[in-house]
Amino acid sequence: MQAIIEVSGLRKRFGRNTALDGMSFTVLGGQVTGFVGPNGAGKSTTMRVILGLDAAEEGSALIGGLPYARLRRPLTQVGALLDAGAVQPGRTARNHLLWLAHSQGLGARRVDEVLDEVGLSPAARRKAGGFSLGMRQRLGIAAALLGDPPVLMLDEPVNGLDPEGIVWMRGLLRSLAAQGRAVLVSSHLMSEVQDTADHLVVAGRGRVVADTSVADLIARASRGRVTVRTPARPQATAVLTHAGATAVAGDGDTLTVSGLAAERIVALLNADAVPFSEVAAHRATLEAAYMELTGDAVEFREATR
Ligand SMILES: Nc1ncnc2c1ncn2[C@@H]1O[C@H](COP(=O)(O)OP(=O)(O)OP(=O)(O)O)[C@@H](O)[C@H]1O
Repeated sequence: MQAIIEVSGLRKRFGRNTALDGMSFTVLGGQVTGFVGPNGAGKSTTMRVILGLDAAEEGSALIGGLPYARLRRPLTQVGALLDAGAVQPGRTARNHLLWLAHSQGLGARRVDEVLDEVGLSPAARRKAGGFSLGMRQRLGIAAALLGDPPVLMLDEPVNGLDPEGIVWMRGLLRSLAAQGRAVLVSSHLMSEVQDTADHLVVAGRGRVVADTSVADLIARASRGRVTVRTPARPQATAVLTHAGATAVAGDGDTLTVSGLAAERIVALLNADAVPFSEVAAHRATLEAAYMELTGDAVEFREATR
């Protein structure tokens, strides 16, 4: 099966609340795709629709070209971690996985392999009810990996993990993508996915507000803004606006200039002998770029409360 998720024009309402409003994106194999957006953006609902747990009113969600309901032995096609709490507390980790494995014609050897892969072998015979959230996350990942699927979907997988667990999770996701799998990872925090994801799908208000590489998102947010530090702000402003730029006074002796490249600004200031100590192309942080993209969606939610 091809490692790909295709989501197209999903719409879904819960009562008067629009959860999905034309959600569309594609998740390709061989990379980690971060699915980010503020709380309520529709990430979990999208994942539930992809897995056939919720029905959309419009649109389609395909895994390897087929809707979930038409997948044969689904565990071998897609692995998912949605709610790490969803285990029978009285069952041991190993029995939980054995039960899942048997339902899909998989053997005990595979269960022991995945327990090892997620570092749970020492706790394999302990009851899952006594597990920490981090251990439950690992058990959830083990379940997702059981059928060795080409597509993986993980909802907030680092939730509850300690720093060591987070590093482990990042490494695991990267290695799964390196094996050619399509890996979709959601988070409401950009900081949780920015070091792991190759590609970003940014959601807000039930739709995609950006579908981009990490590098392009930073470039887009910082486009055309240059910080100029000068003891002669009025003079610099006059020269630069005359050349067609917009200059806004910032902190101290800085100007934020848009509409001209840094090299051109230097040339213009030099030509008119305007003193300056620094001309720096603005480089937005990924967090700032994310806030800029999703700010509307957050405000919208606050306003409707
Ligand atoms: N079962 C439900 N019943 C009613 N409303 C729901 C239900 N599930 C989701 N919603 C609503 O749909 C919208 C999208 O929610 P969803 O959980 O998909 O967002 P999310 O991006 O995953 O957010 P979070 O990061 O908080 O999980 C929200 O407004 C939410 O309140």
